[in-house]
Amino acid sequence: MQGFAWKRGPAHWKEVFPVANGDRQSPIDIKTEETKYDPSLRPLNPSYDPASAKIILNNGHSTSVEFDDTVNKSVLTGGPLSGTYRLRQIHFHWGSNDEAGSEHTVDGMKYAAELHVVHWNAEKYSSFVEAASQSDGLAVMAVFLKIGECNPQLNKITDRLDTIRIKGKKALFTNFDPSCLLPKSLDYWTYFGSLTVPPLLESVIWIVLREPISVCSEQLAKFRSLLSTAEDEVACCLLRNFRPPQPLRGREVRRN
Ligand SMILES: C[C@H](CNC(=O)c1ccc(S(N)(=O)=O)cc1)Cn1ccc2ccccc21
Ligand SMILES: [Zn+2]
Repeated sequence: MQGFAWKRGPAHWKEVFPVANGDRQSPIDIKTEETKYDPSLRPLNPSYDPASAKIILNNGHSTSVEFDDTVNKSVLTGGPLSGTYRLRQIHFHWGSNDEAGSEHTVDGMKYAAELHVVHWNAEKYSSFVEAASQSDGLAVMAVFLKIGECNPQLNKITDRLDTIRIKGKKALFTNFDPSCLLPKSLDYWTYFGSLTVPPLLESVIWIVLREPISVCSEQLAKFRSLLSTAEDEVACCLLRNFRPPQPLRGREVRRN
């Protein structure tokens, strides 16, 4: 898997994944003045069952909580979506300091980190991997993490990171409803984009929440203490894992 370390960073991904230069790549800078109000956009309707949560994992380029996506127990409907999208995993992106870390930016402003809540179109496709190669296959809800007060809900995740420091490590993690990490307002921007890490597939309907949640420096430091290396490798901290904004290529960003 292509990593973020300097020799295989985002600038080199196009050598292995030519779609990196495609016309619906993510993330993007959201120029708020150019977003278009769309009255047909409906309210977002996340409906998650805490029992769906299964494990917390360090996959070497982020930490994720994986959910049971064999049934329609935890789903996202509404917003720009037609049909039911099933929750697959959540994960985070962060930087080496508090001044940068988000993937999407707003009028050029970077947040300290970004949460991605990943769903796939279980109405039309039979698996995540199949959906990941379809233009309407995935729906990812992005939540900005703004430096400020420590976030007690986030502690449910950061308090477990010391048990999965090494790449490939996983631990049981259940009874967790990711709605606890969503802001009060579910107002959003939406646009057609891609995965932000290889294979950069152009299969994502992005739903970026306008209101950030808070995170404090101590919590971010715990993410940075994760290792991007496995047991038998020289330890290397996962200091940053955000892809910079990509060209809009004429795409429209709508808002509800
Ligand atoms: C995509 C899948 C692994 N990647 C992801 O699941 C994923 C999910 C969300 C994001 S983000 N940051 O955009 O929210 C990024 C990656 C495996 N997989 C499926 C097909 C496939 C083909 C080649 C290699 C791996 C492949
Ligand atoms: Zn992501």
